Amino acid sequence: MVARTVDLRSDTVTKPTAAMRAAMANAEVDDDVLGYDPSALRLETEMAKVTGKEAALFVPSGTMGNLISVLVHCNIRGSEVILGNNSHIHIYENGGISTIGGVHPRTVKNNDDGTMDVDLIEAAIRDPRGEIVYPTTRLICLENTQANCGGRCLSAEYTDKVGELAKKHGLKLHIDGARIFNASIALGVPVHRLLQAADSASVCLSKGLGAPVGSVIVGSKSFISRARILRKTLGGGMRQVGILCAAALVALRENVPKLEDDHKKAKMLAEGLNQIKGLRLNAAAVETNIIFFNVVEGAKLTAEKLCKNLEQHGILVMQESPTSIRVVIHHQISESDVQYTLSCFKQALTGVKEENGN
Ligand SMILES: Cc1ncc(COP(=O)(O)O)c(C=O)c1O
Ligand SMILES: C[C@@H](O)[C@H](N)C(=O)O
Repeated sequence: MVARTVDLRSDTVTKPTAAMRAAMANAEVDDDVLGYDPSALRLETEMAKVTGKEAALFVPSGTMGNLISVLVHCNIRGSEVILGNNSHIHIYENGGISTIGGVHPRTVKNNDDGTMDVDLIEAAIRDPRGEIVYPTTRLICLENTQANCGGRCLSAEYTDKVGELAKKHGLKLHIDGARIFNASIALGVPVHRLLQAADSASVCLSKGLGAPVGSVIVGSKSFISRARILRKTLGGGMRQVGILCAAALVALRENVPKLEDDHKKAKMLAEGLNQIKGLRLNAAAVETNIIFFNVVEGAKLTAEKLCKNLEQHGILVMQESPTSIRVVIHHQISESDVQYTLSCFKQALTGVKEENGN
C-alpha cells in the first residue's frame, strides 16, 4: 500500500470537489428529453455565451460530442472529413465517425506544434469534378489544444486561416476543443475568439475543468437542434442531467482560473525531467498541461520498468509507446506533488534519493 498517490495519467482523473458534490446534491432538475432540465439549460446558456455561439448542448463525453458534430456536418452518404493523423478523433474514438456514421476520414500530417499545413489541407480537399470516384469533402476538423502533440495551442490566426479555406471550398469547420480553455489561458485569448471561425466545437468539462462527467457541443441553433436529435439517436439523451450539469457549472466557475497554475506546474515538471539523465523532452514546447518524453536507449530502466517503479512509489503515468511516457497536470496536483514526482524519477533513473522530494 503506497503512502502517497500522484495521479498524472490524465486530466480526466480528477475527483469532484466538495463544492461540486454539494451542487450535485442540490441540483434543480427535470426531464431533459421531454423539455429542459433547468441546470442543463443554465450550463448550455453559459457555454454558448463563453464560446460566442448561438446554442449549446450537454453530451456525456467528448467522444460523443465529436461524433455528433461530425455526423451533423456530414449527413450525406459518401462524405469525407479532413483531420490530423495524430488527432483524438482519428486515433482514440474507435473510428466512430466511420463505423457509426459512414464518414470517410482523410488525414493530413499534424506538425509538432499541433497544426496541419494549410496548403496540405487544401490539397486534401477532393476535386468535385472527380465525384464519380471520390468521396465528397464536407468538413475539416482541428483540435485545440492538440493533445497528442503535447497539448500544443492553435492560434486564433491559424484557426481563422483554416476557416477561410473551409469557406472558400464550401466546407464546415469543427474544432475538438476538449482543452480549449487551456489554450485560451495559455495564449491569453478568449475562448470565443479561438472558436470564432468554427461552425461547431466540442468542449470538455471533464478534463482540466475537473467536472466529473461531460462535454458541451456549441454551434448555430440549427446545428444544435440537429445535434440534439442525433444525441438521442445515439442514446445520449439523459433525464435529470442537471445533477451532472450542476457540477460542471461549479467547475466552470472555480477551475478555469486554476489552469494557469496547471501550466506552471507542467513547465516546472518538464524542466525538472529535462535535467534527469536518461530522459529526453523538449521542455520549451510544453505550453499547457501535457508533457510527453522519451526514455533514451541505455537509460537505467526501460519506459515500462520506469512506469512500474514509479507506480510502486505512488506515481501514476501513461506509457504511450515502448520508449515514451505522458504525464498530465490537473488542479489536484500540488507543487509538492511535482517535487515528489521529480525525486521519484531521479531515484529510479540515477539512484539518487532526494530528501526534499516528499
Ligand atoms: C483531445 C481530446 N478530444 C476528445 C477526447 C474525448 O473525451 P472523452 O474522454 O470525454 O470521450 C479526449 C479525451 O480525453 C481528448 O483528449
Ligand atoms: C487517452 C485519451 O483518450 C484521453 N482523451 C486523455 O487525454 O487522457
